[in-house]
Amino acid sequence: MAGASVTPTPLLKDELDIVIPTIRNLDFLEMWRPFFQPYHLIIVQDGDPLKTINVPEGFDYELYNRNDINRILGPKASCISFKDSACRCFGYMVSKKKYIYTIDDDCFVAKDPSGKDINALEQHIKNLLCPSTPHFFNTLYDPYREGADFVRGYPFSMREGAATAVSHGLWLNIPDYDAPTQLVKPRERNTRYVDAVMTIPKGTLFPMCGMNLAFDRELIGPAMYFGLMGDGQPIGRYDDMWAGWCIKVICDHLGLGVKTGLPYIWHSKASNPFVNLKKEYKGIYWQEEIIPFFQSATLPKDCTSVQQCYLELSKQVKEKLSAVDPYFTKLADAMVTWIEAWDELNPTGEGLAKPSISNGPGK
Ligand SMILES: O=c1ccn([C@@H]2O[C@H](COP(=O)(O)OP(=O)(O)O[C@H]3O[C@@H](CO)[C@H](O)[C@H]3O)[C@@H](O)[C@H]2O)c(=O)[nH]1
Ligand SMILES: [Mn+2]
Repeated sequence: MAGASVTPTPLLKDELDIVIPTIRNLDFLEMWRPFFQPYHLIIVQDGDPLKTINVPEGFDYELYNRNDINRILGPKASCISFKDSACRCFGYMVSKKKYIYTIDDDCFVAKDPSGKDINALEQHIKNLLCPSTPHFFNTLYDPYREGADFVRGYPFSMREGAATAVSHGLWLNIPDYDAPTQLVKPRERNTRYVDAVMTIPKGTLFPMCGMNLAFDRELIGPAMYFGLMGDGQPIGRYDDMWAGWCIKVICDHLGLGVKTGLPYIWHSKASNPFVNLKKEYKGIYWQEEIIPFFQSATLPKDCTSVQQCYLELSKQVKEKLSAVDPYFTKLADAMVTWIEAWDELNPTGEGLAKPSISNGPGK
């Protein structure tokens, strides 16, 4: 029986960091305090490093601004985006923990249909600690969930499942729509709470949103690069998408699982669709060539580590996407720089970075 007994979800408070990209004060944490207070926060301050970001009392955190990123990475800081939420991936690199949860500062605690506050972090931990089923779809959704199981016809030889690398949560209220959709449906709100967690089948890509996302840093961390976006770049709001396509190809190759569905957060604010359109428009037509590239991407058998897979992928990006736009040559090089920086900061899996602001006993 898959997951027959109901064991309490471990807190993992010393094995999980919460990464928050921000350009504003973090008052939103007040609402998350019951769920987030035990955890260490890694705050990546984007934009003007001279601006002071207020963090509510009682949270254990370290904060990195652009000066810190430049100090820590030196020339390799060029791979970390500026003036875009993509900067959050620096937090993944400097963490020392096994798990990462990343959340936007305009995402609040949602309520389930019974009116109960949703502990999104607890559900992500559940998702990550339970296997995935990428190789054979279970029609009753997550078979490891209490009250569910594998359905008739599901091969017993496949019921052990695969290790889960990524847990992709969703959003009530403001959905993560692209700018054109936002423009034609300005008042649409997501009110539909679907009580399900699904594994995204092997060989299928998906649009990964960075708003409410958790992952196993040891299984897939080096591939969670959010690309070159924002200041000085021809594209924005494809940071999480790029990472999602890369991690899915690598998870498929390494036999790891990616889940989507619960938990929900309450996304409170729609960003400006006109500003978003300016950031996204190249991505909207580029992706018609990018997706076939990722769909047909294959990795050699001797790529057994995430770093090896990622460097191989960056080679293929340079070979096959540079014809789309010279940006992809730059991006492919930045993917290599990212891995070099990752390995420099995590030679034995231990982070070496020191923040300029830290209020807790440290990471
Ligand atoms: O220049 C910036 C702008 C924002 N941030 C921080 O990033 C997140 C997301 O910002 P926001 O909620 O304003 O933007 P959304 O359009 O809702 O974000 C979604 O679209 C994707 C854009 O790439 C993103 O993955 C989704 O989350 C907030 O925490 C801002 O404070 C920033 O760091 N730099
Ligand atoms: Mn938002």
